Amino acid sequence: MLVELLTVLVLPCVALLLSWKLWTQYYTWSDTDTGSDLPLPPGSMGLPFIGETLSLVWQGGKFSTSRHAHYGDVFKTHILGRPTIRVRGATNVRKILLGENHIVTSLWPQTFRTVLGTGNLAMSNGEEHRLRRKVIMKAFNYEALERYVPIMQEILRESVLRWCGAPQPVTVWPMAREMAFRVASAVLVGFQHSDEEIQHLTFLFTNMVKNLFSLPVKLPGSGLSNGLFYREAIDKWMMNHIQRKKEFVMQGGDSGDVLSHIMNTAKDNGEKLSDQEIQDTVVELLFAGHETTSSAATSLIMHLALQPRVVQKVQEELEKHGLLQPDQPMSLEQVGRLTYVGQVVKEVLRRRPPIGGGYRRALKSFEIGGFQVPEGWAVLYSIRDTHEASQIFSSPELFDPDRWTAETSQAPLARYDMVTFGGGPRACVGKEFAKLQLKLLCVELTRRCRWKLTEDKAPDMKFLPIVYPADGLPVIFTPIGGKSHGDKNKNGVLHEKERTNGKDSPVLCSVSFEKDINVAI
Ligand code: HEM
Repeated sequence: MLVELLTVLVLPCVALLLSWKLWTQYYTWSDTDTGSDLPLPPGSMGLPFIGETLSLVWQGGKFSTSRHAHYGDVFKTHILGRPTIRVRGATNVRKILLGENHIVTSLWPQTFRTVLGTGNLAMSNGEEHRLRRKVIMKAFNYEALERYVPIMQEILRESVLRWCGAPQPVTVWPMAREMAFRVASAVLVGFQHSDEEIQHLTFLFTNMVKNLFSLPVKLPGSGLSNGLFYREAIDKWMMNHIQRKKEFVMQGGDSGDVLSHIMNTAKDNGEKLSDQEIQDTVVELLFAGHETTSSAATSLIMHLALQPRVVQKVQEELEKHGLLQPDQPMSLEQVGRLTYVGQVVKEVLRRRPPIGGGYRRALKSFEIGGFQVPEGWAVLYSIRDTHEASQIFSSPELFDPDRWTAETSQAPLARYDMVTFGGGPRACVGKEFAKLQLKLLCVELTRRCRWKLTEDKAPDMKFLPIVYPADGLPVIFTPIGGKSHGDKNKNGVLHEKERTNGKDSPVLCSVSFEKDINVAI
């Protein structure tokens, strides 16, 4: 009886404990640099093989915040199939970002690489990365951005008009995704899609991205298999567009978008981009170009709804520059002069950075924060945790665009205290494009509508795979001067007659997107 009890209960527990102990010790024995007397950072390697991946997926943003609170700025863990060291704080993050190609190199987790492909900028390394980056950066210079402004403005205007004309609350998060996808599709890859196609494609992208944070195990129903399923569906959908684009470029065409620029540069240099590289680039541009920006756009709408005083200050700035009238086209230079709008966007990006962190792999063993990072381990720099732990920002939890005024701005000091777009040789290439889009959205919204959350408080936020409101952010929009379809709005915004010199504000919900966008081929 005793023997049976031992076999059934005690032995499995002992075996589990032993394997857990061995799993934890394995990395200390096999990976640490014996030439270094620095210890590994504190932290847990979790369960054998799966490590702490399940905790990461379940806990989302709390995963890193709670461990940083417990262990400090540097901790070790095992996630997404690799031993990982996670760091926060300006000094540590600076070391990682500027250590590219010396102490670290970019290495996204295996599931990301398998699903997103490796023929793109983010997954490339060394000289290949440098050359690709040089080409793509040209498509985001001042002249290029200037060309994109009217296209962006038209798409944003059309979206805002739809929201304002909606008879019921609009769930902002999915709508912002569709809006940002339209912009990315038109400006970045020059594809033209109907409303149904946009909805279908954002559905495919959402589901592909949802599965990126999973173990690199290809089993039926696993995250990797699901991610690949959606990626294949996206590729199928894109095939015709890519084929048409290739023929167009071969015949000397240039539709003015980022993809055309990349394909034309390759052609001029006598290089041949493989079909896989083009597909991976399209997916990268659409994925990076719309996921992050729509997260920030949703946060912008949320914070402004909660702070009518900020909306009022935006309107005052627009009025001062003679830009308060709806339908007024704007130039890049005019957008640049809107300093308060710039501060609002910067504060959204500080308070709600869409991405939690960036991945690297240690090229050699090195020191960080007094601990050892063993060669080959993954290194993950924290963005949100760095912002929240920074000593530079007073009351970092407050949304306060005035913290960025010229008199009080700590901008030079805050260089690595604010890392929404990363930094160093791998800083985001779409940074100015994203900021421009957010500024234009802020203008379009504030000069056209009033809006309020259906719940008068900030919603709970989710942090994986990207920052978004748990309830999707239901919002009641009302055209300025028009009748509220929902509750009486409390935003202290100007009245319609003051805005339009007594004329009615047109609600052009039937504007045809396809008709108005000319960049697509
Ligand atoms: C608010 C919007 C955005 C945020 C918060 C954001 C954030 C970031 C961050 C943090 C990185 C660095 C990752 C690392 O260190 O490994 C990055 C890289 C990148 N971003 Fe963005 N991004 C945004 C918008 C965009 C847009 C609109 C594009 C459009 C093309 C884009 C394309 C890329 C690419 C291609 C990289 C890889 C750069 C490289 O490896 O050299 N991003 N982004």
